Amino acid sequence: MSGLDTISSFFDRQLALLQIERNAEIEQNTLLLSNCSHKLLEQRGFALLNLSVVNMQVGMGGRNLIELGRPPAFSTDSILPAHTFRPGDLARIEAHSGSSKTIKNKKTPKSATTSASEASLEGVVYKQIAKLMIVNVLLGINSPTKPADINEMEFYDTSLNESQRKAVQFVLGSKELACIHGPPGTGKTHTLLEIIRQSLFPRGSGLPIEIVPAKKILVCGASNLSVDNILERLLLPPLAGMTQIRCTRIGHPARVRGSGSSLDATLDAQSSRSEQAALLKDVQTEISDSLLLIAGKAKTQKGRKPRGDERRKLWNDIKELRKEYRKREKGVVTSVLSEAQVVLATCHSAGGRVLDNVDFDLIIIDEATQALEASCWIPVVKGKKLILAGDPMQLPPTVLSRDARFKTPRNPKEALANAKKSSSDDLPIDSQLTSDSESGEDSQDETESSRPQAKNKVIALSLRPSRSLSTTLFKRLEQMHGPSIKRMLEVQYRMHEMICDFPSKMLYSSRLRSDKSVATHLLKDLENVTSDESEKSREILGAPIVFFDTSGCEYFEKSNEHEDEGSKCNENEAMLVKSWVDKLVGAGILPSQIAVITPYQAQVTLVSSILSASYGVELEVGTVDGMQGREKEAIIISLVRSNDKREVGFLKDKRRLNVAMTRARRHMCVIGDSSTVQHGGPFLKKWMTWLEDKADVYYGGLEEMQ
Ligand SMILES: Nc1ncnc2c1ncn2[C@@H]1O[C@H](COP(=O)(O)OP(=O)(O)OP(=O)(O)O)[C@@H](O)[C@H]1O
Repeated sequence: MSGLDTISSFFDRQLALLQIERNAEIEQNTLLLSNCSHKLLEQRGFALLNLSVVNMQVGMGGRNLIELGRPPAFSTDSILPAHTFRPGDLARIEAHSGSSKTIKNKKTPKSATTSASEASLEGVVYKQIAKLMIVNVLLGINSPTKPADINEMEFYDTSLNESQRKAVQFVLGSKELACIHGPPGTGKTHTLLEIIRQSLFPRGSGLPIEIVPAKKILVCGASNLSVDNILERLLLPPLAGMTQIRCTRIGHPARVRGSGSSLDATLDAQSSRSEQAALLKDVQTEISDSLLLIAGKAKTQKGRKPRGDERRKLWNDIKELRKEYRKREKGVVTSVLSEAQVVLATCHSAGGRVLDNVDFDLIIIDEATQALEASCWIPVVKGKKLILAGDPMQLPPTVLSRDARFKTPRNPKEALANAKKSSSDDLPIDSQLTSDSESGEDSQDETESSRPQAKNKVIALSLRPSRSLSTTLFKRLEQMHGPSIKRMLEVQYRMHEMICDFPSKMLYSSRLRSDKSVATHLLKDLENVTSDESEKSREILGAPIVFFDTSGCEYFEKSNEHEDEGSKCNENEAMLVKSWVDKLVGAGILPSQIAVITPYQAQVTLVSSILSASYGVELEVGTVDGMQGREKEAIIISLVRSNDKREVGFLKDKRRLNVAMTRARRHMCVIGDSSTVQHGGPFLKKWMTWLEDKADVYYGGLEEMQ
């Protein structure tokens, strides 16, 4: 055979084989469509039953665009079951006992461009509008769909621990909603990064058909800090098997923190580098030139300042140019955003005009337990699936309003009385900045019902108005749908195991474990600490927990009434703080490795004034609330409250205490009056007992410290 004959017979054989394959596929589908019941077709993902027309309009190229949905009249569940319909698939819509069903031709779901025939319509799947599904789940109209089981997954980040891997698999298999509960130092961001990678490029053999790669992800956070933390890590060189993810950061460049590459990823920077940016600049120059002419700072062709009609014409030109500018600017933004695989913004700035009409396959909200529910809804309505990450056992968003907790009035008279009461309440400032409750013991009753709901019940059964703005979406969803919607990360990479012990037992059902890289680390293991220290220094550097109990010392708190109404300070405790800081620094710890935290702003001011002369700004002093999300090698906690009335105020909030006691990596020193503090409820009482038992306990008398 000649060379040409060989090539020709190769292609003939390929064509023949393709034809055989096509016939086999047609045969298989015909058999499936003719032999199977509609129900079975739906179970196999080839049909969707009980649909009806939700909307009809003319789409691109004059084609009919029919939107199909599943109305409550036809089904208790408006969420479509798992199916294989994808945009671009051929599909047929058939009338079927009063409603329509969509069959794969093979294929079809919600919106299809169609060509009509009498008994049925055939067309092409245009897109799946799935946002409604999340909204229904968030409002309790539907329960979340049972997540697909994923067992075989290849992770890009091979360092993930077991609970992080399970969380990634759970999130990927979830259809509308999943929550990641990340206690302190458990690698939430680590986990979210893998979720982003796997959502864009799912990796693993035999992943379920429900796992459709996301094309566009919106990552939001309650603060710029959390968003930039994720951005910085997404911009690092990709892990093996991954390509660099294309990211765009929305928001004012002045608020973007981090390296040059973070700034380069802002929408502003990317827009200015785009090809169309030059055209935009031309229009901008024309506007500036015309404005100079009008202002008489440049000469017209006639060599004088424009007047009358000339001036009016210039203004009209500027108006037109501005219009043109806005149009081109929109074009630039649209083109930059169309390139992005991950868009990052705070929840609030996700509501900006630039993201109008941009749809996302996945919305991720980090620090969701620190965001108001209302601000979470801004990104939520832009996506088909929602991932919330946070820790409901830490502080919720700060709510300033005095009537932060709303009790449903039983009648108009009671409503009026409530309103009057809230306006006459004279709460101290610290307790006005309430994070939901004084006690923190009643976090279970934040919504008016916390019962997990039965499947597919209507809105009236599962959605309850929140009593307080500090009830977060994360918490409300957990209460409404039960713990099955979340996975907890169980290994922490921050604290010595002794420091982790109490919060783990009390707040995380003993499930929070310490990674071996941190479980036994102490101050003495720090590189900057030399080994030839005195015996006293060795004692300090070898202790993970120290407790100065000032009980009986009569170191009473003071109200700093002039500066900050109602805020408390404790001068003797402040002196004890200074003394312990001196000892730590004397033993070789750097001031930048230490932080002092306290619940009261007045104590922050006092301690800062005492320490700043010796240690400057390197040694941080702050409120507990301000330290959330941060860590230091050594933390000193000044509890402040010491009084005869045994009042502990908002120290009671166990979420605030949790934040305080989980900031230290190697050393936590607590200074407080156990005889007052232990009366602040069961949590504080148990903490005091635990400290007595586990810490190196010192009598808090100042003379002992010399
Ligand atoms: N699987 C892991 N293996 C090793 N180290 C890890 C792992 N996961 C997280 N870490 C480490 O734990 C620390 C906290 O991780 P990350 O910043 O992702 O946590 P986070 O939960 O977002 O933090 P925070 O508790 O402050 O909210 C980091 O130093 C990170 O390198």
